[in-house]
Amino acid sequence: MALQPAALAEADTGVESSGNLTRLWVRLLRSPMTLTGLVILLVFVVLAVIAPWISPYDPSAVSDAALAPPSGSHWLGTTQNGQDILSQMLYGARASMVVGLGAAVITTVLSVGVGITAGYVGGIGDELLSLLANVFLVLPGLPLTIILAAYLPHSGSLGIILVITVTGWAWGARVLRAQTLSLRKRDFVEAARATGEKTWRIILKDILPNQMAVIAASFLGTVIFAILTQASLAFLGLADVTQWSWGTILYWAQTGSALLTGAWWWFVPAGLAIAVLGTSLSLVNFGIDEFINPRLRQAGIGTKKAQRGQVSAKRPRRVRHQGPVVRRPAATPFTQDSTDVVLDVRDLRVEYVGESGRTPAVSDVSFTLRRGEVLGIAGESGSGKSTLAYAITRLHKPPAEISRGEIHYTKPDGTTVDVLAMDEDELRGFRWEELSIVFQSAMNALNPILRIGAQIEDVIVAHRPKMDARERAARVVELLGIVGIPADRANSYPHELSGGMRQRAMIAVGLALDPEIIVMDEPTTALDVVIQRQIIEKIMELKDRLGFSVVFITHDLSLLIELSDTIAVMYGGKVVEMAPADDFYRRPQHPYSRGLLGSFPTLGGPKRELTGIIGSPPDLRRLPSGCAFAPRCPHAFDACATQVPPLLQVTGPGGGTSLAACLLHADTGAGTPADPGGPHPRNTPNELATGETR
Ligand SMILES: Nc1ncnc2c1ncn2[C@@H]1O[C@H](COP(=O)(O)OP(=O)(O)OP(=O)(O)O)[C@@H](O)[C@H]1O
Repeated sequence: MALQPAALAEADTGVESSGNLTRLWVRLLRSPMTLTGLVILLVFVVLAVIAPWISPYDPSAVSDAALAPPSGSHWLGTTQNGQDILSQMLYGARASMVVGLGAAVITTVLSVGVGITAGYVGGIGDELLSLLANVFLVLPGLPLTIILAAYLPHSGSLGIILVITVTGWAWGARVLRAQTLSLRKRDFVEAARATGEKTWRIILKDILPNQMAVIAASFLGTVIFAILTQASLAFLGLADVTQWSWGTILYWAQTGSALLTGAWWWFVPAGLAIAVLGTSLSLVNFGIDEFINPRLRQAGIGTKKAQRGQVSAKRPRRVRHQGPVVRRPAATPFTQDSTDVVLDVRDLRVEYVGESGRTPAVSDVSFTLRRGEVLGIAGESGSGKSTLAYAITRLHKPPAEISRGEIHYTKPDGTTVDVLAMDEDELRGFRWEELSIVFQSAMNALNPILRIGAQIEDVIVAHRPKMDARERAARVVELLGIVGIPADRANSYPHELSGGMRQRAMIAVGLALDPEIIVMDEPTTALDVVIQRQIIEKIMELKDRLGFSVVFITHDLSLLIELSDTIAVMYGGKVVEMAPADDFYRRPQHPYSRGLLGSFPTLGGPKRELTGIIGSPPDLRRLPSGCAFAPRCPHAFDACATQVPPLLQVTGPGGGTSLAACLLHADTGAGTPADPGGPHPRNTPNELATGETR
């Protein structure tokens, strides 16, 4: 693949390189709150580490200076045995920090492991792990802590860490499981799965980073909770009171009646140290929220700088882009007599299996997609379009089940593979390398905390692990150029892009591996018409240039007619008409197609009244016998209520060839104009076949 050194050199693809990480750290440290918190924390850690070297006295050594207030020789005063409180505080910091950090690390690892595994894996694994967490959750924490501590009084810090872990992990696991459950269903995770990323990568790159704020809060909360628990247990005499910690200082102060004798210096330093440490952890936590959430980070919410910076005179750095490198030769334009089939779907049936039975969402669907062809799928909501799209990509999930049919994919070298027989590994290769998907809503399908460049690169990493970082970066730049996004936008987060740009980014993800087929499920929904047109023009330009085939789903019939080479109309899970787009528009052969066309404004020409279709789409669980459209059809006759019409070839008098599933054509024989004097009391096939769209 040809690289573009200039573009590569100038564009940062958004992958979190070491330079970027350094920048993130610098940004984190620039927040005054975080900086204050980190400095305080660092001071405590350093004091704890160097305590043996800087303590002026042995913390347990007694002296004659009993209950001496702070002075030059004892900066924090002495206990009633003349022990130096500063030395006890320094040694105590060690025990408190070990307990706090130790308990937080173990508890967080356990919570993250159990919570994320249960939430992501689901099924029996989730049930067992959730049951375990629930058992620990219903145990009353305080009594359990006291009982466990009472049995482990001499185990020192390790005992306390154990107690805190046992009583604390379940809450975090519960929260993280709930978060994972909701993230698992998010479009960007589905999209990552669809691109063939491995489970562990999805967990590490999509699930875990999106929960970092919760994990960090839980970690820091556990540190302070552990220190407080240790202090409380020690204060109650349930810890090893011979080991110096801030808690044992409080215990001895309380036993020595420090409060009653007015020896404030005995208990205030320990209490203050706990409070200050807690505050520093909260400050760090605020900073981490901003650090993790790119929206907060860039908004700098609440900072004066952000308010001042609402208007910036600075112009963004322009990145020169030398134009895309296209690897495919320019495609041969698609023609209706092409026989180069890339996807062949035969008698496909997809059912949703529920307690009340099987719902056939797609029935007996057959079609061929030819190289370079755009197949548009039309139909009202619930007609089975998305179910069909997901089934051909094998991305359908239970309760959807392919119960019948065949799907064959033919590679450019002529080899044909059975898509339904593919195992998981083969599917991973098939999806995105051969067939990719552009999902409906780009905002949901993009990971909010990853830069656009990194998300495109993820797909490449998943499929081309051996490609080196430079080549990958060049490919990202190339793809952005192909879809018309400036290369420096690789560094942007999804929320920083307009809706149109996000959708283009999704198209870039879809194109990342040069697939032969792209399935687009309503790729421009939620975009305004101007942007919609730009995106569609881009897709068509790319299709002509790169030569892929498209399965295009949209509710917008005028758009579909404009873009598609062939249109398949679905009703009640079946294809009821399939025709070249022009024939479909000029000579629709099925009453439902006519109804659909009558519900949309024309693409040009004189104004006409929109008629619509009476009634609602059928309930797929209770499809009427015979033709599913009969109850709404203005041309229905008796046989329509009992006979299921086959999809037959129809040639209209005005020319063109369509397939239509309508008894108005069936009784006349395929390809033959209908007999006007036929058995239809209300209308004639000729009226249908000859009627140009009004
Ligand atoms: N998980 C499910 N369980 C049961 N039935 C389902 C499920 N998902 C979809 N269906 C049913 O399958 C049928 C086809 O749905 P599908 O989403 O494929 O239609 P569609 O034409 O794509 O609709 P839309 O245009 O609104 O997306 C609908 O009747 C729907 O109720």
